[in-house]
Order: sequence, then structure tokens, then C-alpha cells
Amino acid sequence: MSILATIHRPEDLGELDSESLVQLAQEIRQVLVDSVCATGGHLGPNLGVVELTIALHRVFHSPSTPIVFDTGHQAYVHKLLTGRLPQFPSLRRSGGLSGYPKRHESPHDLVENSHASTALAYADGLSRALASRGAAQPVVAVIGDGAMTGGLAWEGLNNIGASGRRIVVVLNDNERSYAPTVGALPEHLRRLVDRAGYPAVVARLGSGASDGSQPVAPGRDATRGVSLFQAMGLDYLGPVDGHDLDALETALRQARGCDHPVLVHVRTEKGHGYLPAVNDEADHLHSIGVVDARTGAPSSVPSRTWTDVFGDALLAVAERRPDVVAVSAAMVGPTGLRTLAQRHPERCIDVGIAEQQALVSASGMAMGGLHPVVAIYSTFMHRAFDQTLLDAGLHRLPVTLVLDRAGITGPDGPSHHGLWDLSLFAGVPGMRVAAPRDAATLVEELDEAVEQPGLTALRFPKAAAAGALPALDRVAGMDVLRRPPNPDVLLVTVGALAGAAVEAADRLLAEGIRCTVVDPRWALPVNPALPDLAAEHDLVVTVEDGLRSSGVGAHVARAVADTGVDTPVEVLGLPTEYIAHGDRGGILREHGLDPSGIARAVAARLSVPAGLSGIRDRAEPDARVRRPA
Ligand SMILES: Cc1ncc(C[n+]2csc(CCOP(=O)(O)OP(=O)(O)O)c2C)c(N)n1
Ligand SMILES: CC(=O)[C@@H](O)[C@H](O)COP(=O)(O)O
Ligand SMILES: [Mg+2]
Repeated sequence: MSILATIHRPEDLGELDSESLVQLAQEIRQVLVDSVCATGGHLGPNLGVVELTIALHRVFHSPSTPIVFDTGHQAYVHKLLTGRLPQFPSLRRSGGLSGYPKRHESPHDLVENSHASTALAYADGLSRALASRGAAQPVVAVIGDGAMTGGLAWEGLNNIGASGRRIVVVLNDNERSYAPTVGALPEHLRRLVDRAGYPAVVARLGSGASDGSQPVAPGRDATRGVSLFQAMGLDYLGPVDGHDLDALETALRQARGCDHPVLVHVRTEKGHGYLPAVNDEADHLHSIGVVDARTGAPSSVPSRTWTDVFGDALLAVAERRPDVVAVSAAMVGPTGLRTLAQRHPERCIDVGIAEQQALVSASGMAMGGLHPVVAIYSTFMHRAFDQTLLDAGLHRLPVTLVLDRAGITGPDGPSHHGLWDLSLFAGVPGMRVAAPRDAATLVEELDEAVEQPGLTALRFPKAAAAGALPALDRVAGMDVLRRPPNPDVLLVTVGALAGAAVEAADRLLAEGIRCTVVDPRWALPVNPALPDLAAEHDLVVTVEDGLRSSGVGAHVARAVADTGVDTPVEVLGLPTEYIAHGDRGGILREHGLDPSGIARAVAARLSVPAGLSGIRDRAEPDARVRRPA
């Protein structure tokens, strides 16, 4: 009989004996492997926190005691223990369970944002709110060693250490982000482990606590010296074996009894209990697609992605440009830098999950004569907007940002879609943003970027790289992809949606609507020749995998209007909304950014009655559509 099937809420854990708990952990691991291998997701991180999450929910009483998961990618076990086993097969699927905590799914879920290093600040805030109501319960924050390398985590720790409030920081130390965690912190954690004669719970009895449970150690561990955390005002408990349920519960109960901030240092293994993950040198199956559960190997041969194209293109640039270096924020592999790191380790700098550090250190590198290429997912680059604007940008430094996962990403949901980069970077004086439409233009635009004296960026999505889309001509730096005689419409396509735009134009041509299609290549700032091109058409339609309200299209409309050209501009893009997780293609289709949607939008704007394949024959040339003389 499955024990997991009897767990509908954390309280159900309380009745289980040690033997049942061990069986429960085994059942959870089996569910994780069977289900996540079928849906994709964060298998490695969740396999590593099975015992920890069981212990957390046995010792602390969520939701009255808030438990915050940093980044949230390791909250699957939490979901299984809070009544969501039946829905688990829908993980990350459109309409199904989110791959991160989701407030509407459960009162046990608090933080939906998948950006790392926020949990301690949340805990500080939550504990202030609880204290303001005279509430006695602690707040628990579970943070990984990788997330602990993010600056925001230290801002949180700085406040927690001085708070005197009951906050339990659980540091899940598996020595990895994707790859082994970098910097001085892992060194310090290793020293704490070595000197404690790990595994051992090194707590000693200390001051009493409000709820009468075991008191805890005063500010020193049982061996010698002071941990970084104690120096910051927290008690330190650990290191604790994160796969030993008894040791975990002992330490967590002691932490619960603490009447001031305490950090429990838990040692876990990412992928624990599943050999394909433990043996995966790259990232212990941190984030997988659909894989064979027996081997952990992808179930289908992955297509060549934009990331692959970028990685190869950067390698070629690095071979000829010794001043070019790559900078990563703990994502060397996922951003395509692995080969460069292998061939030129000294020219691939991993700063940890620290995007602001990445941008400012890159600015320093540029001041020192290097040309850094900073490869950070679009969504994570939000963290470093200020540094892009006022460090790299203000000093007009030769820094190139490469924004992978730009546009709709899909299964990782609203805090992973890269919708804001075009809007954000449009406002950086002197910054130029390219959006390649295929592999050839990515290579070309990267080459151009590293030749430019100032701040540049390239952006591309999480997808298979688009097939070749050769240009018919290049006009003022813009690539002409379709140019029928006497065109009615100018279709301005940004980046990877070019294929959809060209297909839409071909469908429209078959219905008698003639569209010029241009790819501006360097989408921002708007090409000054674009308004003149607009003037030769009766309608401009822009298409982008970015925000309608403030992306490239909005700036094209502004530029056209500012030059006195009266051609109307229709902007196609994404709404200014938090778009739920799902499949990238399905989300784009839902928002009319597939060929049919684009064609329908053009026809509608020309007031062509809807009909065949979404577009009907144009009964009458629309009076509004002024044909050039
Ligand atoms: C600001 C930010 N940058 C990058 C990421 C991508 N990311 C997701 S999980 C992860 C590694 C997290 O490592 P750790 O906190 O140690 O958790 P573990 O997976 O080891 O449990 C990274 C870099 C992110 N979520 N947020
Ligand atoms: C949790 C997190 O932020 C990343 O691991 C994220 O899942 C990246 O996803 P992909 O690399 O699969 O796009
Ligand atoms: Mg880790």
C-alpha cells in the first residue's frame, strides 16, 4: 500500500514511524523519476530534498509557519506532501501544476518567482509581519548554496542577523548550482564541514525557547572558530546529513526552539537516489526535458538550438579575438559556454548566481581593455538592468549581452518568459539590440556586436534554431525577405518570428494582399530608414516576441509618427501580463504570433472580411488602403 497516497496534508506525516518514513522517501523518489522523466522539469534538485522536505513538514506547521523555497524549482516534494500527488503528472503543462510554488494551488505555497536568492528577504519581511501581530511562530527559508551566492541573499542575511526574530534559514548545501558552486562561499562551507568532523550534529544546549522545545547552541559550533553566519548574528547548526531523517528532525527541532535567527547547514546530494542524475557530471540532471527514466537520456535527439549556434559562434569569435571573454552567472552550460570554458577556461568567467556582479565586473573588464560577452537569460538580466544602464551603458563600454531565453520560454512560466528585454534596453542611451532571425544572422550579428565600441545585445528564444531565411536584399542595414510589386503592407519582423511573418506574407499574397517583409536585424534603436520604407506602404505591421506596449513595435510606431509619415502602424506582440506556463508554440499561437494569427491581423487591419484560411478575398480595394501612385 502506497504511503504517499495517504498523505493529503503535512499533518498526515506526524503519524508515520521511522520505517514508514523511509518507505515514503523511496515512494517519493520513484514518483519523481517516473513523472518528471515524462514531463520534464527539475529532477536533480528535487531528488536531493526528499528527506529534507519530509522533515521540514514534520517539524514545522505550514502554512501557519511559513516555509519559503528559494527559486522554487525544488518544491516538487513539497507539492507531493501538500495534497497534489494526483495532479503531479500535469507538471509544467498548460493548465497543469506549475513547476514552482503557485499561490492559487495551495495555501502552503508562498513565492512564485523562480529568480534565485530572494528567500531570506521574504523571510525577513514575513517575520516582521508576524512579529507585528505578536505571532510567535518562526519563519523558515530554504535556500540552496547556489542561491546563497546571489547578492540579495546577503542583503537578507544582513537584516535577519540583526533582527532577533525567530527565522530558520535552512541552507541546502549540495555544492552545486548547475555545475559546482563557485566562489569563496563553497570553500567556507567545506571548511565548516571538514572541521565539524562531518557528519555530526554539532549543536549544544543553549538558551530556552518560547514553545518549550529543546534549546539550542549559543553562537559557536562545537569545534572551533565562527562560521560566516554566526559572524552575521545567526546561530549555526550543522552540518547535518540531509538524507538522514532522524538527524534532520533533531536539528530542525532544535532550530524551531531557537528564539532568534538560526541557520541549519544541511548537506545533500543533488539527484540523490537516482544514478543517472548522480553520475551526470554536467549538472546532476538539474533541469531535464522528456527523458528515458531508466537511463536519464533524452527520449529524442535534441534539435540544434539557438544556444548551440551561439556557443559555436562565440568560440569562433574567441579564436580570433583574444580580448573577448565570456561571463556567466552560474549557467555556463545552459547558455552555451561549455566548449569555450573547456578550451579557454581563463576566458569563461562564472561569477555565481550574481547577475549584477556579472555586469559590473564585465564593465571593469571592458575598462581594462577586454570585450566581455555576458551570457545571461533574458529574464535573469532584469536583475542587472541598473548595471547595464549606468555601468556598461553610461561609460559607453564595449560589452555585449547575449540574452538567451528571450521571448516566450514556455514551461517555466511567468518569471521565466523573457518578455521585457526589448522594452528595458530600448531605454538605454546608445545601446544597440540585435534579434537574429536564423543561425546565419546570429553569427553575423554577434560578429558585428563585438566590433562595436559600445554596449550591444543579442536576443534569441528557447527553441530549435530557425531554418535559413536568406534575404533578397539589404537596404540600409535591414534585410528584405519578401518584396512583391506594389506592396500594400510593410511587415517588420523582429528576430525569431521571421519565419512566421514570411509564411503569413505568403498566405496573404495568395489572397491578393501584398506584403514587403523586412528584418531590421538591429532592432533597437529603430533604423532611421524605416519610416521612409513605411511611407511606401499603406500599413505597417510589426511582429515581435516581446511586449506590444513597449517593445520594438511601439518604438517603430513612434519613429514613423515622429517623421510625419501617416502610414498606420499595427503592433503585434505579447500583452503586458504574467503569462502562465505552457508550450512556447501554443502560447505564441494563443497570442496570434503564428502565421495564421499574423495573417489574420493584417487582413483585419485592412478591413478584409475574415474567411478562407483566416483571410477572405478582398471584395473591394479598401478605400483606406492607399495604393502608391
Ligand atoms: C536570478 C537567477 N539567476 C539564475 C537562475 C537560474 N537557476 C535556477 S536554479 C539555479 C541553480 C540553483 O542552485 P542552488 O540554489 O544551489 O539550488 P539547487 O538546484 O542546488 O538545489 C540557477 C542558476 C535563477 N533561477 N535566478
Ligand atoms: C530554475 C531555473 O531558473 C532554471 O533552471 C530554469 O529552469 C532554466 O530553464 P531552461 O534552462 O530549461 O530554460
Ligand atoms: Mg545547490
